[in-house]
Amino acid sequence: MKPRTLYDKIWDDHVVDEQPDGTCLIYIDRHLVHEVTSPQAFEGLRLTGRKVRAPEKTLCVVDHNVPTTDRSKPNEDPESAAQIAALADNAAHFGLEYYNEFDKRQGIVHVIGPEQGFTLPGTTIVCGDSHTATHGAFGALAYGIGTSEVEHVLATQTLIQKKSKNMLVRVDNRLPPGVTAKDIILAVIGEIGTAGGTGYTIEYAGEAIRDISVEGRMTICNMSIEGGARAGMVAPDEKTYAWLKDRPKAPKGAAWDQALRYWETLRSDDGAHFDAVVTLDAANLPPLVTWGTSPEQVVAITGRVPVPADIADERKRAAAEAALRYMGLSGGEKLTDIAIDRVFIGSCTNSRIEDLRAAAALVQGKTVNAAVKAMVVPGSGLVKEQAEAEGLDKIFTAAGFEWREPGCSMCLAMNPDKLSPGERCASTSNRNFEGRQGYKGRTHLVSPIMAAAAALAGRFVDVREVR
Ligand SMILES: CC(C)[C@H](C(=O)O)[C@@H](O)C(=O)O
Ligand code: SF4
Repeated sequence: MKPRTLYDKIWDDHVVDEQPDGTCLIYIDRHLVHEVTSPQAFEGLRLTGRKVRAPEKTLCVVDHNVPTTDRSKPNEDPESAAQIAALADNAAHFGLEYYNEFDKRQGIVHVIGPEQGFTLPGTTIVCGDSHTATHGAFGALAYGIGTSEVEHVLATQTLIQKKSKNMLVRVDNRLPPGVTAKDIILAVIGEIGTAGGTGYTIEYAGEAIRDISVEGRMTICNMSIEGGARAGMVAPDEKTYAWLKDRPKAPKGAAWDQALRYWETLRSDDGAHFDAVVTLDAANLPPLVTWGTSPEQVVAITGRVPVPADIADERKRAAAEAALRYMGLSGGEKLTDIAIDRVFIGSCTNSRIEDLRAAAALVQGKTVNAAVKAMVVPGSGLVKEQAEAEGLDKIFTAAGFEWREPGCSMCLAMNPDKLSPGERCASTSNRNFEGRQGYKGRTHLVSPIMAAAAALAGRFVDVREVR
């Protein structure tokens, strides 16, 4: 048999039908549902009198709209309250498992899927959410889909797809201290650009990927979509299995052993064909910060904001000029001279326990700069509980951070957590588009330890120099 990539293998195992033009029907093993992209899908089922085909393969949670403050108080935004109520009603009507805003298992959809062991190697996973790529960190094929596709999956447990091309991102050597998985993916996007992955499924491999934690792999896969890719994935290994073992929905006993035998086949064969290969040297990577309004507009913390006149490519120069205007920067300033107003540690990119541990270790015994308002938003109720058991909440609050309830929060301005116009934020999230964190808000994407270090200093600092 021809050598195949990890993606080829999972794809082949899920094709139900293939048309002569390459359009396929693929089987979907897992469907995650949140409040924003599901209302019309459920409405469609109701209007045509259809049921959910496989309720046990569907898991619902609220995350985008929920306030991250005391939830026993009424939700003041009628639109988000209505969406939350609609999901509760739809889950009950269609007989689906649902984690509401009071459930300890509630959290960001891409945090809770793995946490519950709902996300498993070799599965196809979809969600009406672009960052579904996160789940690829377990060697799953995970796609973000649109609302009409959500309806299709609910009704049929299948999805219409064309196979994409294979891209290998090989990250050689190991990360130095102070440099994280977030810096790897920012570097990849800086290199290939936001359209570089268009038409591809990316497999991340190499020594650095093997060496980092499962959480770090999730951070990397999460942002594949910001590099334009359809999905991102990492071959499962001992770390993956140890991470998933005994999770509530992971297979148990003999079923686990059987699953493991299959999972161990999930790696790209020697000689498998990749249509594109990108390599990166982790050992030489510095901490990175985005300076503009696209995740590809990224620079080393030791560097300066680019001067548009120095950019040869006309399109990139125009984009830089517009971005600098929006960001209130003139170009040429040192990154470490940029003062910040807000810090957000959270989102499906960086709100897992490891992220919070790393940030807490850095802020322990120190104080948030008086000019900065900083918050930590755990990715799920279980992450929050774990962090509190370890005393991380106390470390953050003693330093002056706010400690919140789980949800998407200030990753996107769909709930009360927003930047005010002109505010500048060091954020561990994944998107820095205009208005993403609030009207006229200014977002700089960084790793959790870089965000924590910025909170203390009131400006960006090189976390490698923080003692
Ligand atoms: C609301 C949802 C559709 C959206 C997405 O798909 O990505 C959100 O999660 C985001 O990050 O912008
Ligand atoms: S945390 Fe942000 S990126 Fe992730 S699903 Fe929520 S809004 Fe989207």
